[in-house]
Amino acid sequence: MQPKIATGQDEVKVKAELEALVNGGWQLDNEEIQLEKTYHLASYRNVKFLAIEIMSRSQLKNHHPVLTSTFSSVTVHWTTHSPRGLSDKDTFMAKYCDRAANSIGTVNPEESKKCGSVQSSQI
Ligand SMILES: C[C@H](O)[C@H](O)[C@H]1CNC2=NC(N)=NC(=O)C2=N1
Repeated sequence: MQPKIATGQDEVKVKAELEALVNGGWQLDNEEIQLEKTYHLASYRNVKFLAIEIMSRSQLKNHHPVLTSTFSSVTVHWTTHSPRGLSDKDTFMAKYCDRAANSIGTVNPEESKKCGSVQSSQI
């Protein structure tokens, strides 16, 4: 693992945090400059809760994710644009995403509902 750490960061600290995040299911992209994770959720209601939770915290932190949602999943990407690279803001927000997802509750991908098999009570 050779992640690109943003200039001015505590490299040892950020690299250690990245290693822990990767062990916890986060992935680095090919350039090793971006963190990515997909959470699978039991309902669209929980997709919405998790997205709102992440967006609210990122607004407070002024550090914004690329966030994609489906009927049963939320995918989050973190990187820092200036100075370019991974920073402690990315690791902070990635850890926050894990805490939020844990408190809402995630499911295995095969347990998540597919769009089309929805019951009205789950909308
Ligand atoms: C000026 C402002 O602080 C910056 O543009 C912020 C806003 N949100 C951001 N979000 C993310 N993910 N990376 C950044 O580098 C970043 N920069």
